[in-house]
Amino acid sequence: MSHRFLRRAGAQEIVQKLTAKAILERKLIEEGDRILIAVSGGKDSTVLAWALSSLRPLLKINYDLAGFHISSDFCACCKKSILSQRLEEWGVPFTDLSVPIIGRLKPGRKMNCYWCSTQRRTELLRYAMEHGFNKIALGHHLDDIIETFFMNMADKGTLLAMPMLLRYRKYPVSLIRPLGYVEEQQIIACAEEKEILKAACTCPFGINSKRRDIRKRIADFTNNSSAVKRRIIMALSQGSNDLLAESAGEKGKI
Ligand SMILES: Nc1ncnc2c1ncn2[C@@H]1O[C@H](COP(=O)(O)OP(=O)(O)OP(=O)(O)O)[C@@H](O)[C@H]1O
Repeated sequence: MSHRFLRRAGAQEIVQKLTAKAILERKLIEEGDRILIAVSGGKDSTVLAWALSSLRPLLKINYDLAGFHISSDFCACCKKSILSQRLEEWGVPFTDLSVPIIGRLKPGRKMNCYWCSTQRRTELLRYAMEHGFNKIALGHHLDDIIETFFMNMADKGTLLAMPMLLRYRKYPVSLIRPLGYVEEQQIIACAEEKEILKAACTCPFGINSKRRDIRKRIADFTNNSSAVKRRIIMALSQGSNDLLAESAGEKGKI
């Protein structure tokens, strides 16, 4: 896709084009797929639901969509009814499940992002398998992928990013990240245009301090340049060791 096009297009068109590019280039969606979209109520997964729904008539692939939200005992998402209404408008049926995430902690353990994401992953997989979905779509975007890559390198000494397609060996379900080519600022612009931002919900625990720190370092390193970030993504996916391709090694969060 030419950079000149991206400069001229509106935010919604940019999100659609980059999502379609990811879907086609990375074969994220195939004929007959039943896709469960994990919708947190935040801007990323809400934009994802809109993008997958609006691309349906354009991609010439038949696929089913449904939205799935997990309400927790620390955030019962006050904006849930707006979220469900939005999704229904886009032809995406919505289901909400209450999970006692803090309530499941063993005595003496403190709440943390890893625990929450593991509980979500378990519930998403269980629901998908029980209801015949073969794909789970997550709202991670290009900046999330770059941050995760640098965090894995700095904290764990591994070269691992977030794959855009992950087939589970043990389960008949794959994870897909169709916003993997879209920058967060492009998602925010699209959410503003679609008036999604007003209804978006954010985690009351905020982002963890390590992620905040790495985000700042990446902003300094790239000078927040889209071109530099796109080149990093290109570098991550080049050669025989394509870090955006399927990797059974992913233990990261959902
Ligand atoms: N409560 C939830 N219910 C369903 N899916 C969720 C929930 N929380 C997170 N997810 C899924 O996991 C992805 C990553 O979660 P994370 O908490 O990092 O969200 P985020 O970067 O703030 O994105 P968003 O703006 O969509 O919340 C989300 O984009 C969404 O697909």
